[in-house]
Amino acid sequence: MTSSPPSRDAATVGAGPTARPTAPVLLVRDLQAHVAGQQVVEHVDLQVAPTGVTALLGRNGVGKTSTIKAVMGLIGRSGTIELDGEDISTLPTFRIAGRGVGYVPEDREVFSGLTVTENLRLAERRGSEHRYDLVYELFPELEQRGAQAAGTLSGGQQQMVSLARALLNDNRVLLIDEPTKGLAPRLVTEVAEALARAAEVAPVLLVEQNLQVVRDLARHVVVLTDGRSVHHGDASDFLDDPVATQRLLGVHGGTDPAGAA
Ligand SMILES: Nc1ncnc2c1ncn2[C@@H]1O[C@H](COP(=O)(O)OP(=O)(O)OP(=O)(O)O)[C@@H](O)[C@H]1O
Repeated sequence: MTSSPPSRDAATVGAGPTARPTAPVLLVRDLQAHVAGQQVVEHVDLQVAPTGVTALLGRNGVGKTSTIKAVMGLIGRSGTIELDGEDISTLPTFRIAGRGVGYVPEDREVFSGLTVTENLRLAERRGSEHRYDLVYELFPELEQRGAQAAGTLSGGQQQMVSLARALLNDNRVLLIDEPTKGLAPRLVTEVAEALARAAEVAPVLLVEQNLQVVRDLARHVVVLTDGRSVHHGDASDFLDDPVATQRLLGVHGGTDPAGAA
């Protein structure tokens, strides 16, 4: 099992026009965070690969949401947080969002009394290109339901609004917290497809309990226990290791029929 994150030394793999960037878009070192006077993140190291999906896994209550909130500056934190090499560890949330970190919170947090269109308008960031074409191509239903109050949408549709708000702006990385939580299996499939498309637009750090979704989408995993990152590595290798998934998540990786950790 890999216990330390890969080095960020190499900037590219290969040479010439086909070279792929490998330097992480987001680098977190020794992150600590507090909520209500309690330390909820003890020591988290993680890197978000410059393309695709990196999954942040762990049992309930180990600090996944707190880690994402700490990166966004929504809770008190210390440690190193770099976005494309720039230190953002002391910036306030609005500046972090302005640097291109898109956040899709766990409970969707749509403005229920506003229409779908108004929800999207409110998400427009000044100085960013607004990619309505992309959003409506990914989620045609949101264009059709533009005049509908967001609070009257289904859970899956509200998740689409939440994802669409992050995709609307020209973000450098997306932090997406449990997007399939509480959704029926058909909607889980729809949201997973949307996530796959989203990851083509910007790299994603994904908190996800459904290990089949992780298996389908993620290339890398970071696993937390008790506020600490304890495993970094290839997603398939981890999910194919029943001893590691049992020990760190309490389930057999991705083959659990319920798919839940
Ligand atoms: N506002 C808060 N006040 C007090 N404790 C909190 C608060 N928010 C989180 N915690 C505690 O911090 C710890 C980490 O919570 P967090 O939500 O980050 O975990 P998680 O891994 O995302 O869990 P889950 O998978 O259940 O969403 C938990 O013990 C939780 O009870």
